[in-house]
Amino acid sequence: MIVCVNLNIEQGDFSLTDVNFEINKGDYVVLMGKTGCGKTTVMESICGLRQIKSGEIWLEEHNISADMPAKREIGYVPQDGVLFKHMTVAQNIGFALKIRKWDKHKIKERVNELAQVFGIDYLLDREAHDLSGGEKQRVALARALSFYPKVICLDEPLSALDEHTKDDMFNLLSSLKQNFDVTVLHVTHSKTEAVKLADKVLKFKNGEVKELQPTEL
Ligand SMILES: Nc1ncnc2c1ncn2[C@@H]1O[C@H](COP(=O)(O)OP(=O)(O)OP(=O)(O)O)[C@@H](O)[C@H]1O
Repeated sequence: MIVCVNLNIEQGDFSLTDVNFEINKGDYVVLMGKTGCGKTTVMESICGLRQIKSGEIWLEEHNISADMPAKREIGYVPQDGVLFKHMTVAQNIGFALKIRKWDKHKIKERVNELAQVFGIDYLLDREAHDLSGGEKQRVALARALSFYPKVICLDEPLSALDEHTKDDMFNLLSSLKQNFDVTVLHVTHSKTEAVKLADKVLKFKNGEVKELQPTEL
């Protein structure tokens, strides 16, 4: 479970005041709202990539508000699935495990397991810079899930994909709940994505965050 309590965030002229919401463990939650309303800001604050001015972020029984990103057990897929370009796909997927000082053999095992699940075994030795958009997203997803995070955050994961690739990724995202014991936060502008994937929607409007059912959109 993730609980945000009275979050106050300020960056330049933009601010969010007293944001409160709860996300149940294992839920697929979609964050929506007009461009510039603060979806990425809140997601990155949960990941520990942006500072909050005040308030608390809880992950299960831990107050993670002041923890470093790597300590939060949250995987992150940035917009356009940004990868480490000059690393191979295998090195990208294993990156978080290397910095967590996993044994080499265990890293290889986990990388191979994820590559199978995401259908990217044939890419493992390729450098990441010339992958297609769909391949990049699969690698970024595998990388974010490598260390068994409790939560993964996806920033507009489907926005740069063509229709065909988007359908593949839809299937992959909707299978996350079955294949991984993970809570998902997904930022999007697409109502279709929300209706197809979300258990709950967090709608950002005028500095407030409202909880909606996808059927209420
Ligand atoms: N480092 C920063 N310094 C100052 N302002 C910032 C900074 N980062 C973001 N902002 C501003 O904060 C506001 C919220 O940005 P954010 O990226 O969270 O919006 P968003 O809802 O994710 O938008 P989009 O849907 O376009 O991705 C925007 O007005 C943005 O310009």
